[in-house]
Amino acid sequence: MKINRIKICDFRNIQEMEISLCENANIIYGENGQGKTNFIEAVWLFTGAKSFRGAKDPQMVRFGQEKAVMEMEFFSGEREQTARMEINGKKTASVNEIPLKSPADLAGRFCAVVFSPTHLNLIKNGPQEKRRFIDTSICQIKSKYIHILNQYNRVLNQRNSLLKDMRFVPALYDTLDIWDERLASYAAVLIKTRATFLQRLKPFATETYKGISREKEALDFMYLSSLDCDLEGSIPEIEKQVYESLLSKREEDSKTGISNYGPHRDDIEILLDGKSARIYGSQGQQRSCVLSLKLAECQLIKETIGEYPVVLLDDVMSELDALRRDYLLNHLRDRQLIMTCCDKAYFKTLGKGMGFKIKEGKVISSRKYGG
Ligand SMILES: Nc1ncnc2c1ncn2[C@@H]1O[C@H](COP(=O)(O)OP(=O)(O)OP(=O)(O)O)[C@@H](O)[C@H]1O
Repeated sequence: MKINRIKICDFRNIQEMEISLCENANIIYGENGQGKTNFIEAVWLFTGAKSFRGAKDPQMVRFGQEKAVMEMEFFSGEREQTARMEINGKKTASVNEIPLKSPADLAGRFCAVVFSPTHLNLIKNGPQEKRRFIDTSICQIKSKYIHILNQYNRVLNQRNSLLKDMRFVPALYDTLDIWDERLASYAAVLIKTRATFLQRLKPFATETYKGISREKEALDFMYLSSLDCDLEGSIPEIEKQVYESLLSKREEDSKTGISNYGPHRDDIEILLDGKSARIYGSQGQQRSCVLSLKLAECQLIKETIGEYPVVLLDDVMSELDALRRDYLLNHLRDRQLIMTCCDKAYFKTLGKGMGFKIKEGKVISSRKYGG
């Protein structure tokens, strides 16, 4: 997967920018607050996922403007494709000039992996970040997943409203069953897909961790469901177990007025030599775990779609020590990389590429380096 050219208009502080990227390393550099992360965020939106900064659509339109428009030319396999996205209240997208039903349908057409300082704290930050990591990764390789996730969240919100209303209208209790059945059917798909994804990710991640840690400790991880279910089971089996588990926890949910169990509360346990990396791991070990997961994500996408995703590194270099920095860059040489940083110090380590200096949302200079 390679981006040729991208044009961005009225996206955050970027009024108008058009960049032709090279197929190796592209370094976007400049002082703080100039629009480097905004650029990465715009590229990321073409994966069909939401902003990796958790921004709502209207927040991404340039202040005082009505809409943001982005256009991208990219190669998927041998085929050149164009994608267009508009944020005008909400997002709309088209590929090769054919409108998509939903911008989420971009998932799987353009693939990227993003790595930002928030990811470095993935292990410390608790289950929500880990769920977001796994969900965005799966969306890249399973285009239907995002729709299941949206359906699950919709049913979950309805169930939560019902649980609240039940406190005032106890007769509503009888309708809970319908929502539990629906919730169980979506939850089973999410749980099974997430658990299977982690199993597929594991060999790549453990191998990478061995490389980074020079075989000092062994990485392992597993999906922790908040509901009682057998992750090895089939989706119908899990659905039945999830429904029964929801039933057994109904009283607690009714008392608290919220759904306390389900994929929205699940976690990923990350272990080093069998012990929790969150509780016992040093900062360096935790970061090595995250690097391993991110590099494994690239490998798994390659295994699934037959080519590497575009790698987006937002300001992570300054957060890593020399050992981990070198490891990361050495393992990203054969794919398109877009990386932001404040200075040009990394040009030397990256071999061949292009540098783009950004100021106030504009490219003020660009140059080739290396090669
Ligand atoms: N909707 C918006 N409209 C206009 N400007 C915006 C909008 N949203 C954010 N900005 C501006 O974008 C700038 C931040 O850009 P960005 O996060 O890309 O910085 P950066 O170059 O990555 O900086 P750093 O190196 O500090 O991370 C800020 O000046 C902010 O005010």
